[in-house]
Amino acid sequence: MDCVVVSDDENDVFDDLELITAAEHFEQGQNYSINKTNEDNEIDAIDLEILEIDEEIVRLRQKRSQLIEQKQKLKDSIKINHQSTLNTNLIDQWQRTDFSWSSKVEKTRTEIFKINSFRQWQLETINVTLSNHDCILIMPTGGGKSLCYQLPAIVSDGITIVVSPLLSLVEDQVFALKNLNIDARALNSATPRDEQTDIMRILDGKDTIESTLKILYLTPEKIAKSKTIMAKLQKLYETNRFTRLIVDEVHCVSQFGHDFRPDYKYLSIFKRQFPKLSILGLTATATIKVINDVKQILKIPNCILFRAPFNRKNLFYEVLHKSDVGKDAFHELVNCIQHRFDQQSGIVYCLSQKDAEEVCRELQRHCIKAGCYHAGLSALSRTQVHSKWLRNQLHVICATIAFGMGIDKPDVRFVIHHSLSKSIENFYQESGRAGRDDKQSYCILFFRFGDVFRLAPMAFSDKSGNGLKNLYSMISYCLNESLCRRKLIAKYFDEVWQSHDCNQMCDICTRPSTYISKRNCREEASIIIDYLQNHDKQRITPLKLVEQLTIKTMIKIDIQRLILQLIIDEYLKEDFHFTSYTTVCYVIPGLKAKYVHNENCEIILDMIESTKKRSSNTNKIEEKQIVKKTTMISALPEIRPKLKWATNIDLKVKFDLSKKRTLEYDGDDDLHNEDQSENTPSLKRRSPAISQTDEIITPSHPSVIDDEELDFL
Ligand SMILES: Nc1ncnc2c1ncn2[C@@H]1O[C@H](COP(=O)(O)OP(=O)(O)OP(=O)(O)O)[C@@H](O)[C@H]1O
Repeated sequence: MDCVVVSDDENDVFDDLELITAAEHFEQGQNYSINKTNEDNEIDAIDLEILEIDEEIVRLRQKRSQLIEQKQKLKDSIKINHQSTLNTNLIDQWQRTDFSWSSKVEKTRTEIFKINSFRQWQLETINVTLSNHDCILIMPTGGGKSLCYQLPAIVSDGITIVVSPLLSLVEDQVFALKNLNIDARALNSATPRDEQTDIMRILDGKDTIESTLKILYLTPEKIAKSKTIMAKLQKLYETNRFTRLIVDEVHCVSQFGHDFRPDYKYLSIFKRQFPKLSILGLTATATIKVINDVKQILKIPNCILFRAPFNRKNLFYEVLHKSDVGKDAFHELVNCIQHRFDQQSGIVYCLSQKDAEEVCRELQRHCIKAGCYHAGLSALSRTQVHSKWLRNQLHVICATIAFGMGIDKPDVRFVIHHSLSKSIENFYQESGRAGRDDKQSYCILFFRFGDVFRLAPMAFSDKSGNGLKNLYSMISYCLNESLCRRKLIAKYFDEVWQSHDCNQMCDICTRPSTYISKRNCREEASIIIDYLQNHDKQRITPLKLVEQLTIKTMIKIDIQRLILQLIIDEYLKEDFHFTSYTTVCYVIPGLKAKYVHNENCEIILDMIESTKKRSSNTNKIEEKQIVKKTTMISALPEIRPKLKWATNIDLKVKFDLSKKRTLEYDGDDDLHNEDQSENTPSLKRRSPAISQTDEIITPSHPSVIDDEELDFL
């Protein structure tokens, strides 16, 4: 028996009846025409108006939530500014050089650390710390946070305890401090037993010889899970030898942080147990919300907050087009290194171990002294490559992100991302390894459409649930051609940004503005969506979509960019399919696909002048020329600003005001290379030098990744 659902609405009932009648006639092979009266026409018009109102309501709702979000951000930045004002007042107080310890601080800086002057907030933090006040320092990666606790540790009596989550980083720190003749040690699951016994005796104060131990690194897990350690720290405190507690990566304390680590919460016990102990928290990334939470958890409500600007002024940011053709992509990279960074020290980050090896071979083939570094290599090979690079016997390291935190070579002149990172946060951290000596250095990202869909399945499977959102932020950074790159990064970190802050240190700000013109691409967008809707029985990957589509008014590269932007703005959607071995990424119409047919919907693209004229008859040769031109230009710094992408797109979707471009940090997975609890022997056995990687093994198909490879995430 057929079942017909009858609408509650009287008008709809008539519509339903009419449709049923029409359908019956149709089944009988008869033509049935619905005779429309004036009233019917009026109803149609009203329906249309209702539809438009519905759309307007959706738009206004989106606008409302966007404004709320914007308002919150402004409130946060007011708070940050307020803090900065407070800090300004504090500067005079903490910048002084007439404290009882000041001459010792000066001497230690120059004689032991061989550093000529302090960077912003270093002296202030050191003075606050030595005054036994609680303090939180937010300073960008490579900013010099370590000095802020290492120097006070040396000039103070007793032992400074540093809680740090990364074994490999701790190892590097201990190694570096020992080279400076400072007694620093680490107590974690990788510490040999006799060393552990030694440390315990020192903490107990039982050593007959006076201990020289100044800095002891512990992992949060060690503190949270070992009662013995807490007992020893109690003893240390009672005998007035517990100088202070340093909490590295302090944002991990907060569950609003991107790297919330439950064991960090245990640190809340310190102020209760050891009320006179001062705490110094260090982080490169933390919003005001996270900081407030941290203050509350660590019970340091009156701590002094110093926030150094995230902006690394000596780093030049740029995005270059990467060819779809493998050998051309290598050629562009080789060209870039040979012409711009000949004999200079740098890192090339690659998406997979295989990519890193291929890139390395290619550079070597062109007589560039390159070495390869990834987690698939033995610890010995990695150490050899690293130390050759440190001694400048190798110029370039081709690496996966296994070559991560703790890389502290001052003269890294360039960091090239041969594929996009999985988030802005990762990109910022990785590129931040350039220019630690404050000299001008370059952070270049080679971007291409295909790489997005190699990363997307992994982002989709990301445990945090924010993987795709983070990836889209990264794509927005790459697609952007009109907003200052540093401004985008600033937005990500909720930083207040002044237009002159960039100081012509990104590709966008060095390019003439006349280069860009605007165009409404709604029609092209609707062609893409119509094409997909007609393809609904047959799944299509984004790469195939670009291959099959012909849009007379656009060249291939523009179509690629448009597709990416439509995905970010939810006009299109990625559709992931799991098979036993792979995750395949298809593309389908998204939530907002229907709006592209509304003539009020505007999808404004920035077009680079040179490509604006090339409209209908774009052919492959022409595109190839553009790619070649890109390569050449990328090799010449003085004309480099003129072009990287054939088309310059800054989508301003007037109709859709809810662009999901909020840049959000999803955390650095390297942090999870931690000292696991006592109950994880398999991890314990792992060499601390080996990072748990976030690497990808190159898939056989660009948008297909084996499930087993996901184990590496
Ligand atoms: N005042 C200074 N002048 C010159 N170099 C400095 C100064 N302070 C620190 N450095 C150097 O800057 C480099 C980065 O310092 P450090 O490793 O402490 O950075 P960080 O803020 O801890 O970065 P990350 O978050 O990446 O660990 C080191 O080589 C350090 O010796």
